[in-house]
Amino acid sequence: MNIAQPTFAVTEPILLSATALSCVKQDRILFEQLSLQLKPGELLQIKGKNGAGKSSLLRILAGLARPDEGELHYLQQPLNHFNTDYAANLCFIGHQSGIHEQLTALENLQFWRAAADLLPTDDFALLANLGLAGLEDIPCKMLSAGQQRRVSLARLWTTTAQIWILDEPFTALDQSAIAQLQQHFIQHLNRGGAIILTTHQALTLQHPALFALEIHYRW
Ligand SMILES: Nc1ncnc2c1ncn2[C@@H]1O[C@H](COP(=O)(O)OP(=O)(O)OP(=O)(O)O)[C@@H](O)[C@H]1O
Repeated sequence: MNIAQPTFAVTEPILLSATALSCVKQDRILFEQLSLQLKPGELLQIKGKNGAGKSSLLRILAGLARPDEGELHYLQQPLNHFNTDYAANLCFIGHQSGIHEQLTALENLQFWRAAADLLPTDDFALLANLGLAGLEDIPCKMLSAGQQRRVSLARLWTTTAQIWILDEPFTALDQSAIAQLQQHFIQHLNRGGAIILTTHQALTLQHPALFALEIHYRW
């Protein structure tokens, strides 16, 4: 797949930092005093058991939820309010696939392109590369779970965002799609991109800047 992907400036040493975050849900402290940093070229895997608070943390890091305590900074600027620069440089794909099931795969791509700064691509070629040849024009509700996930992840081949925050991106994918996605992660990291993700599967990609942070389940 030949899409001219952006190369990111790596002059800023720290893209995103979180300091002393805490999150409480249903009177349970999911985490507290949690701090992290994300630099260009790094992949940070958030680990933890079911219910530990991984998705809650990702939503906070993506600016979709507020921490109960703590601070976030993007390029050393506090993220107290909605920040258009951060939003433009972020691709968040949540646990749900985020696709419109009534729309076709092509229409979903067109919708995302209208809503965000996506690279111009040959969408037929992109979808074919993701194993969706012949399925471009049918409503996504007719696709399998793995095919829907592939449509959702197509954004990662067209986004110009440097920071990717991905909640369980491998869910429902078969082994070849997982390998393809991990290869794409490596290319993104090598261009100066950065990734935070959760997965219950072992990451098999080889890269020198892989880090992990575990949230320990608390009662
Ligand atoms: N909006 C909400 N309101 C109330 N409780 C919530 C809300 N969202 C999450 N929780 C609770 O917070 C806890 C952590 O949920 P979260 O989805 O962050 O866990 P997780 O580590 O991502 O789990 P999993 O591995 O199963 O996806 C759970 O006990 C959940 O019930």
